[in-house]
Amino acid sequence: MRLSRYFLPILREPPREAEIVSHRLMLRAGMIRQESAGIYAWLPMGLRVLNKISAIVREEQNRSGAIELLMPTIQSADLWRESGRYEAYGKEMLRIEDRHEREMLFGPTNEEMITEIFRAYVRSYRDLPLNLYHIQWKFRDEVRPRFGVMRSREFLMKDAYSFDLDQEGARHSYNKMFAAYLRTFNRLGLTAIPMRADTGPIGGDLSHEFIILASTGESEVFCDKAILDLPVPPADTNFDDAAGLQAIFDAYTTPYAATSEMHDAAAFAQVPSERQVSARGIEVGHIFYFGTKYSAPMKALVAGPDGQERPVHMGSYGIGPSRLVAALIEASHDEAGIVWPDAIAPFNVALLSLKPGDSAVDAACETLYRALSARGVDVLYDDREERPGAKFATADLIGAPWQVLVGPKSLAEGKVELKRRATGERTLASIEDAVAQLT
Ligand SMILES: Nc1ncnc2c1ncn2[C@@H]1O[C@H](COS(=O)(=O)NC(=O)[C@@H](N)CS)[C@@H](O)[C@H]1O
Repeated sequence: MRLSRYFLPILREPPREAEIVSHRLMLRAGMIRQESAGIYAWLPMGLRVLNKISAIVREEQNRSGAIELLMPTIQSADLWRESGRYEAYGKEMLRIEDRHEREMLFGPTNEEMITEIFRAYVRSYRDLPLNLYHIQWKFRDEVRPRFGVMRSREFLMKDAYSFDLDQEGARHSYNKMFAAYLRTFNRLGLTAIPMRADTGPIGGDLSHEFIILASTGESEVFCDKAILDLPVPPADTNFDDAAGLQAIFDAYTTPYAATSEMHDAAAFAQVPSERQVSARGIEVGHIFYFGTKYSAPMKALVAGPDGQERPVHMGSYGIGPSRLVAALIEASHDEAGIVWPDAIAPFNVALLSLKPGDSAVDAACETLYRALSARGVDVLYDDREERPGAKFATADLIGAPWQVLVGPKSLAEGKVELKRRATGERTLASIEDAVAQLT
């Protein structure tokens, strides 16, 4: 992408309204724009990151055997009356009336709707286990949306829902998602700690939040440092191996880890003091087992091997891709701006022409731009008529993992300069070597 033809509304001044660094940087780097309280437009560069995060979430859901579909954002109130949550959900629910005066709502979550879809088609235990998921916009009328997209009113969520014949099967489904979440956050360059959690309006009696440690996190967390050294389930994890997945769950839930709601100070005191971690964290995922809470009232029944009909055992599993954009910045930035992990960087390379109009520099930039793009590298080519200093500042702000600086002096020696954003390390290389190194 040539920056002179892109749409990247960088802000010169840090925005006053932003209280945390990710909100400040996302506004300054032209990633989002607030349209109303807690409701944002995702500008081109922010959307690139959001889509890359969603792609990794999708890959790991699919690897675990979950099947993607897409449910609507607008739901019927009658559906929520069946589960009894329509009144109970409270003021966070955005209630709408259509032109025929039908009561509708903007979905804050989809347990009722997925249960309705399931019961319409599935009657036999032979069709189980089943995990259906989507990545869809939600609306929760938060009384005090804040911190930009970290706690917004409209936000993107991956929500998966599992269906099993009994609690034992549901436990296996829960553990599949548990392992998939560990893999997902690891691939995003994050260390997410699973913590016993409260079940809240979703319900049920088994729930874990996945928290990443960040000083501006809203959650207060306490954990045994040992949890941070545990291995992440490998790409060839056998998701049909219930015992293997239970072992992963046990390994990650034996060391002490809890949010303040579930904190047991006496138990925490048993952790050797040098391993006690108390910090602030950001909840980036939350998984629940809630048995027949929705399938019983909504009559989502299957016939078991004995021919007896029974309500299915369910769980739901959420990840917040839009919150993750902000969480990643909280976890990875410096005083110059964002430092994107390679896996989800909006552009892998920022190519900076330090003297536009100089024929040798222009030619070298064109060669690099075409060669890298041809190899599938996402390049943002800063071809603007701007001083080098302004280009350095923009590249550092938007956080591409690599910068390639093309200037007349080094070019005269057949070299361009590579800078690794995260470390600041600089090396000189020929154009060919630079292309090889960045591919
Ligand atoms: N207001 C919000 N802004 C941004 N992300 C949010 C917001 N509320 C929740 N999330 C994200 O969505 C994830 C799941 O939300 S949740 O309420 O915990 N779980 C559910 O809604 C269940 N239906 C799981 S499918 C959270 O872990 C968080 O990452």
